[in-house]
Amino acid sequence: MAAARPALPSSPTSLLLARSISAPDLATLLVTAGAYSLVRAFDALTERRLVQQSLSRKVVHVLSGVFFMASWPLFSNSTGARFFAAVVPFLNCARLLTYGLGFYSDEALVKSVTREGKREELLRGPLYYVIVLLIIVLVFWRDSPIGIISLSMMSGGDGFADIVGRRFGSLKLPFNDKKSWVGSAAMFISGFLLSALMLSYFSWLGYIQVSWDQAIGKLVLVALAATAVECIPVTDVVDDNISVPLATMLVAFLLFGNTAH
Ligand SMILES: C/C(=C\COP(=O)(O)O)CCC[C@H](C)CCC[C@H](C)CCCC(C)C
Ligand SMILES: Nc1ccn([C@@H]2O[C@H](COP(=O)(O)OP(=O)(O)O)[C@@H](O)[C@H]2O)c(=O)n1
Repeated sequence: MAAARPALPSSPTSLLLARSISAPDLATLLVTAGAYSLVRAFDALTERRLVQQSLSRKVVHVLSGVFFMASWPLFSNSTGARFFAAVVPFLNCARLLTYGLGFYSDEALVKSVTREGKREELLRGPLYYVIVLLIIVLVFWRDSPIGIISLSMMSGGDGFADIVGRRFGSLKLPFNDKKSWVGSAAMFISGFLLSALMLSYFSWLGYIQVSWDQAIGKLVLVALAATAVECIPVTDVVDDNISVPLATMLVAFLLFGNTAH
């Protein structure tokens, strides 16, 4: 059952704007602008050396997924709303391909979302990330816990694993010297908490119903599975931005099905 879409503000300007473009177009425009602004903001912070480039990348990694998911209620209740939402990751896919392949240059984008400042990096982690966003919106959208949990694990879990592990992860994993116990713990805790938070958010808005007496235990198992996949040494073969959401989708599907009970 879908909740009533929050009404647009009733000021004359916003009513005029709302009349000139339909609500789904307005949401698409707003969220697309938000994505562009997020990258630009971290470019400015990196440029001014207020944020390290490696931290900038990870914060953009966390915030873009979380803010994108949080924006989903802005889109209408129409059956086609997910396609309007999908325009945002689609445009960012095109952007990453355009600049990653060198057709045009965008130093701001490269500096805020790559490790070493090379445009080719846009075609790996960032591109996989945005493709996964596109798939989650089209396949699962806001009325399935699977997409919500998968996006939470990829953006929040994997993001904080890096942020915390890079800074405090001196004690490495015995089977993967590139990853640490602290980083994996951060992955589990942040992925679990963000998933629970976002499930509450969409449940509160009426898009899903959650039976917390069962959901908490299932969420622990999903977070454990995602953490296990993130820490095994397959990053050279499969990027975390592919392996973590795929593993989460599988386990969440097995445990939750398509409802959050
Ligand atoms: C830096 C990113 C991924 C790299 O991950 P990793 O390899 O370090 O693990 C994220 C790239 C984000 C992309 C440039 C912009 C995506 C925007 C998103 C589709 C919509 C966000 C909207 C919201 C309102 C800010
Ligand atoms: N479980 C983890 C994950 C990352 N990390 C730290 O974060 C750094 C980057 O992690 P990563 O290779 O997963 O980064 P991305 O591939 O997600 O960009 C690692 O080199 C570690 O220093 C960690 O200590 N423990």
